[in-house]
Amino acid sequence: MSPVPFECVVFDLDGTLIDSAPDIARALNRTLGDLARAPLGLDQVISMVGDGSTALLRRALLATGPELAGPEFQDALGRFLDVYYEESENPSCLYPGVTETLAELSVRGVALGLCTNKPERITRRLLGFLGLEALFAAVAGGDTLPVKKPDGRHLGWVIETLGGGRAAMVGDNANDVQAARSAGVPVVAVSYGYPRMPVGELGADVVIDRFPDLPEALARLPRA
Ligand SMILES: O=C(O)COP(=O)(O)O
Ligand SMILES: [Mg+2]
Repeated sequence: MSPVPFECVVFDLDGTLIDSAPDIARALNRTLGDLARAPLGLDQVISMVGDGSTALLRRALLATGPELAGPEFQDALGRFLDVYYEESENPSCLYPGVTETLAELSVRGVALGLCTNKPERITRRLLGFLGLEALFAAVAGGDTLPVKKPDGRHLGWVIETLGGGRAAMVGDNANDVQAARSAGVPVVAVSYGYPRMPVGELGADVVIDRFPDLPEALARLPRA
């Protein structure tokens, strides 16, 4: 592996490290079923992922019937989060090469962080099941702070918790790129995730098609 010119690297989770859409779809469809609504297809769910659980459920409800508001929505959200937590017991697959590449970066002394819009409780449970928890020295979910991606302070908090220094972001959608730009750090985009727009239009510094290409991509990034 070529030298990694960053002290810390921060990762998005869904669509970057794990192909979580099938689990998310299962949880969402169980919730929709409880509300006597029709299930959504996987592609539809993928087009709704990326802005956190509240936005996800709102989009799913809008696509399947009348909007819910106030306590009705809060009740549905509470139920969705419980089901989502349960469904995270059998997590979907890590993308190929993720564990090995993260371990290699860690062995090389790079501090690793996670900045996801998924709720923190579910994120930590998933990391535990996937055996990745020990690799991440800082984890921020979508409900850890009062702000979340695309707000750069979400990413900034993770970088600060990792101890600062030269940092890079790795993600799959516009929120990741925007958070990185706001935080003033360079960004690698993966092309296999849930970008919701052509990956070339995300505005990332480098795009990779395979996670194991990350170390080489980091070496090509501009230094912040
Ligand atoms: O839960 C979401 O909406 C997406 O999560 P991500 O930030 O890990 O892609
Ligand atoms: Mg993502």
